[in-house]
Amino acid sequence: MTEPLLQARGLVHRYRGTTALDGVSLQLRAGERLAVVGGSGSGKSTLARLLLALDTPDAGTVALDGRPVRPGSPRSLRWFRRRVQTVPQDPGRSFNPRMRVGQAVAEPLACLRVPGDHGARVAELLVAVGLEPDAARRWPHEFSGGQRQRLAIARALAPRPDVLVADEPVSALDGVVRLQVVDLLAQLSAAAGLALVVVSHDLGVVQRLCERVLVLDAGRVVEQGPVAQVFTAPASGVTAGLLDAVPALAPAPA
Ligand SMILES: Nc1ncnc2c1ncn2[C@@H]1O[C@H](COP(=O)(O)OP(=O)(O)OP(=O)(O)O)[C@@H](O)[C@H]1O
Repeated sequence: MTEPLLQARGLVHRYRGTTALDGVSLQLRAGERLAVVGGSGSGKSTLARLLLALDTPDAGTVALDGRPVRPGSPRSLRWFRRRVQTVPQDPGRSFNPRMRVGQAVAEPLACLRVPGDHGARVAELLVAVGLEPDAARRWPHEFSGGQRQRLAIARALAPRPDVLVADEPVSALDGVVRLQVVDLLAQLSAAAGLALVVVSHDLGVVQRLCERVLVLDAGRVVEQGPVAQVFTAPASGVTAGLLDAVPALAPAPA
């Protein structure tokens, strides 16, 4: 077995009176695609924020390649941000309207002081996400929601991360565009050996994109395993309830 790339151990997180996470552990291997599902308020977003080192747990640790992530200045987290990136939920709000697309996509390269030709890297990224290289000269408002999410993915990939953690990355997109962006994430992950942690309430997205799923309920992991297995024979009533809400995915009655 290879060592886990990203590992969480015993994560606890409280917001004043509420315990949002209550001892969550997970392991992610290089190139693996893990979904996090659960009902509203089960702790999915809190877990994503801790995995991204955007919040500090009250107990437990997050480690990348065995190195613990400690809260600290942006500078002290630079090593982590280069390797663990995120894609926002709402592509409409994630770009500065006064910044040209090329500069926006290159932003992490500048912030994280990644050496090299940033212009060339941006052109390469734009092509990789299915846009024209000359998109770099345009403004965010000139793009559709789906195209803006492609731009957000390009920006996240700029520093060549090993992991993307995305909280509902396609929930703001509709129908065909949603599936196109899901397929783009799957293709980029396979091509670059990029690991994904995807929070999604859409079990169709989970089924299409991820190989393993972790189910949260009231801040605890109630089940985890291969998507095909968990979705056809859920071990937890919580998972069965989530599946029942999506008739097309529900396991056949015995
Ligand atoms: N900033 C906050 N202040 C206080 N309580 C919070 C805060 N953020 C989340 N919580 C609470 O923590 C718990 C977990 O919230 P979280 O957003 O992680 O769940 P979630 O599974 O992502 O929910 P949803 O699917 O509705 O987005 C909930 O009870 C929520 O009300």
